[in-house]
Amino acid sequence: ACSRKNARKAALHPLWQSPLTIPGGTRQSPINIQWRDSVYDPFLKPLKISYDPTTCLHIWNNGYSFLVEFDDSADRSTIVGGPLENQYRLKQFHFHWGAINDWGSEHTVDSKFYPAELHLVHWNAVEYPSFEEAVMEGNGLAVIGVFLKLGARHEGLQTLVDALPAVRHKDAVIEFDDFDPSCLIPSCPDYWTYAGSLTTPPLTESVTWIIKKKPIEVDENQLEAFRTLLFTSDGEEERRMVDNFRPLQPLMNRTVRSSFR
Ligand SMILES: Cc1ccnc(S(N)(=O)=O)n1
Ligand SMILES: [Zn+2]
Repeated sequence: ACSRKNARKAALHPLWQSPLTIPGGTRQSPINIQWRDSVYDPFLKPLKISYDPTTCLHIWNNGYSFLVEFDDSADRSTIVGGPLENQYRLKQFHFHWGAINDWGSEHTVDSKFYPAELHLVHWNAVEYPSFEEAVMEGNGLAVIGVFLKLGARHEGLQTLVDALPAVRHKDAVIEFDDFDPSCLIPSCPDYWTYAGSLTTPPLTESVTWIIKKKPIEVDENQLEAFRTLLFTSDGEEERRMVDNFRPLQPLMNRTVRSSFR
């Protein structure tokens, strides 16, 4: 009984105060992508990304990450094609990163961690009336994952980095407009795709993941800027926002498909 109690306690990850694995979960994220086990699917289409920079609304610190949110009241910033059967609307994007450059991404490739990972979250507005409803459906969401690696300074990311001091604390928000997040997506069309879940609460199994094979390059100063953010609200004892990634989840009965040979 004692060991089972400890095991249960251990399963509550400090960051999310919720079970690390969802009881009964069969399609949880993130996962390790074993390149040689992925299966080329010639029927996968190219992903078509059409973002309108004027739909960008604000940046805010939600206590897990910083997110840039978009006006998703119409089909103005959308993706279609790839593994998707419908058009999906961009709702927000955010990042996950480590305290140091050796880790930080949520997905890994052949067990390699990247220092950070970008998630662009979209919802199926063809079949569902709202993001909140889509979150509960198996084909409700589509998230594009982009790995960040240490290298040259990323000019597009810098406009975001320059705004971070204004959202240092949890619940801080600032207006942010005229930003086109396609500048953060590699031009190489290659991606992996698999059926998974959200990696932060509510952890629902509603995500078609589209993980870009090529990373984008960012420099040390830009990664360090992420690490100056706080999990804590103004006035609370400061806790640096780092290591906001979920541990790897079991692949179970899933195949990762690739859009490339
Ligand atoms: C919108 C949202 C909520 C929770 N988790 C995620 S994530 N990290 O799976 O993209 N996105
Ligand atoms: Zn995420």
